[in-house]
Amino acid sequence: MADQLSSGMGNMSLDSAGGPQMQGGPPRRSYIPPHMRGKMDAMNGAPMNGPGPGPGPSPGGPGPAMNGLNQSAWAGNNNFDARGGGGNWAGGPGGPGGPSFDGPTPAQQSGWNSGPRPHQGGGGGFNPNAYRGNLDVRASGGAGAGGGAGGGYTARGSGDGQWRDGKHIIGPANPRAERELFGTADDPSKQHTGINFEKYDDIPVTPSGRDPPEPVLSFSAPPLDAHLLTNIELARYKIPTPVQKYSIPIVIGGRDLMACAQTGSGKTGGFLFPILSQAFTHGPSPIPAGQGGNFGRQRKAYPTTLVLAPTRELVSQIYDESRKFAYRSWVRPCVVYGGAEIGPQLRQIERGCDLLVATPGRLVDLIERGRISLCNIKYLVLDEADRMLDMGFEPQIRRIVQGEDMPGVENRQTLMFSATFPRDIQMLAQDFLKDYVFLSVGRVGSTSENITQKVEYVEDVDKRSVLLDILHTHGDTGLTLIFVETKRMADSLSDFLINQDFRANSIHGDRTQREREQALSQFRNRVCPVLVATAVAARGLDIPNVTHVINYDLPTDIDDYVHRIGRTGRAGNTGISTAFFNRGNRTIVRELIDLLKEANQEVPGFLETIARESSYGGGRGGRGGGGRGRGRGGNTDFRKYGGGGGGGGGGFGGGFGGAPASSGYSGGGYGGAPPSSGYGGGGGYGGGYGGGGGGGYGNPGGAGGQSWW
Ligand SMILES: Nc1ncnc2c1ncn2[C@@H]1O[C@H](COP(=O)(O)OP(=O)(O)OP(=O)(O)O)[C@@H](O)[C@H]1O
Repeated sequence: MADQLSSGMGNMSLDSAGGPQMQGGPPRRSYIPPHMRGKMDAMNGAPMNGPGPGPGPSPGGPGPAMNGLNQSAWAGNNNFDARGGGGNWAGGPGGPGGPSFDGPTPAQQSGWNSGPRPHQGGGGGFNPNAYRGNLDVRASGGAGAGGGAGGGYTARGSGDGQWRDGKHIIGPANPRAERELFGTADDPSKQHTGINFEKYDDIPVTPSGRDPPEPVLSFSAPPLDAHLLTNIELARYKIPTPVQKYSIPIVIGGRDLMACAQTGSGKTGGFLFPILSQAFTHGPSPIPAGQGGNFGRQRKAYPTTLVLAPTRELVSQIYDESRKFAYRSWVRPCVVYGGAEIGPQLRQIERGCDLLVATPGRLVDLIERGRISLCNIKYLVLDEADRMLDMGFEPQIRRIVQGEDMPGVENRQTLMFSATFPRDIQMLAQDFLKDYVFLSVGRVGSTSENITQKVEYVEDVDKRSVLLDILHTHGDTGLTLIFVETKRMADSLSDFLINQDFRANSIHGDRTQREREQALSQFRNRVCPVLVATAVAARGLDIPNVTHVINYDLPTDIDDYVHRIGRTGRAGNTGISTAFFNRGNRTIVRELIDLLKEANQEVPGFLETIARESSYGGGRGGRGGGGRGRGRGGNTDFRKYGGGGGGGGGGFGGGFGGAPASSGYSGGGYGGAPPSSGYGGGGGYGGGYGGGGGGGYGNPGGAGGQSWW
């Protein structure tokens, strides 16, 4: 299995089926500041993102009548005939709901003690314990098991709401939870918007697909649920970012979505806001009849939203965001990822799990153990979707989405988000989407102008001394994230920096989860303001005050560069990125030049020179021919361009592949059917995906390569 994983995953997350994939490796030095020595154990002990407490939802009555509502998943485009109480789970009033819910009953206090009960829809058999007990009644089937973590209802503090008699009962405020989740106004551990936040509105947004709905201009109810607005206000968000303005009506309107927006521009809210809003408005959905017949302690969770993301750190972060925006609501987010003990995660989902954030490997593990069913999924979100669908993860994603009990594409909403979306992956994504809206905020794969990008010519032997110069110059201004290509290099460079008296640490896939969490937390807290990382930290991480990203080693894929530098310049803040470039990086020189030009950055003369050299022998097969299909038209919905002829022959080292093809993928044959939505004017799929001749795409190691992270 391990071999399979490492070969199949390329540079992907080590989090795969079976959980931890960490290869311990010899303990290594990390910087421990004098004042922290002795305190480290305490820090080490606590998981960075422990699951939050929270009772589960109820199977109880569905939401209010859905008259005139949209077709979103919550509004019932899944039609589970078998549900009681009116057939369509989203319709109808609360039915003969359960007893009134006036505080914990003895049953609640002592755990679940009602007898088995059918899973009635339509509000029948609403169970008062459902929200407040520590069992997910939908999962338990009402067995008499004592219960999850603590044997019975445990006062979890406030902050949790309920769904009762078809109404959303907001939980009481909890100042402590509020501080933890939302921070204070000047809290340095939380991201604050920067001077360029408003400039996001100047970025052109192009929605495409059938009848895309008009964007919203503000956070308002409707279309958003009033309780969500309260939480958005607590988060101090004033106006939606462009991707949010568009995604809110698209998702609430029941459409699938592929959204491409720059790093740090609020994509997480882009999916959380409409999903949570719908959940708050329409309440929990009962599981389909015939499911959930678990009795005893082995309880299964039936989440309605599944968010998949590639790394443990990222799923933890998304989970934290979910807790923020689900605060005081009936929705209970959970998180599962490999590398951490499975026991606490099991207990967490036993207590109820409506919105599950997961890495694919651990999710597969839990499905295999019979602890999670996907039969109730209404929303499937792939964050960093291009990564989730590239070679490393695609088999697992297919297994989860197509090989288990998840409703088919017609009976769920599928949402994909990333800052980069190569055309080959867009094509692959067709298998998971229906009649979707494609949204591009700016050019797909472009970088934010909030990041000042510098490229310096540095030979490998000089890198260390140039790095020291930079660190001494930029010194104490903020956090510095340094990317290298290999795990070994991450360790040796951070050791070197520690020896040079920098407070540094490293994060990569061979470190234990505890070490990874510690490294990130020390970085965030400025205990170690220099972090040397492999690509494991390239995507999604939102760490305030990262002012400088250094690509000590440039990646071989330009999209990886986009994500890496996107760790700075977020939420309208400015940042600097420095790349060390030498002839060993010439394979990305053209794409780098294009990227710099697009973002109005200076293009150093040596890059043009090396690009010219590369045109004559050697070098990658040019844009459009190079396998990732980023040629003209690569910034848009691929359905508009179809594909046309493939790009130049291209191929790594195969000479410049002629003029960039207007819309080609690399050679090879895709062979797939055109998308059902009937787009794809032009020549259909001219090119192959994963281009045999085009150098493939994605992982530096490609299939069969080592794990780079
Ligand atoms: N409407 C908003 N107003 C103010 N801040 C916001 C808003 N939406 C998101 N943010 C903040 O912007 C930051 C970046 O958001 P997020 O992490 O969702 O970006 P992203 O687009 O997913 O980035 P990446 O591509 O790196 O994953 C976060 O700190 C988030 O709290």
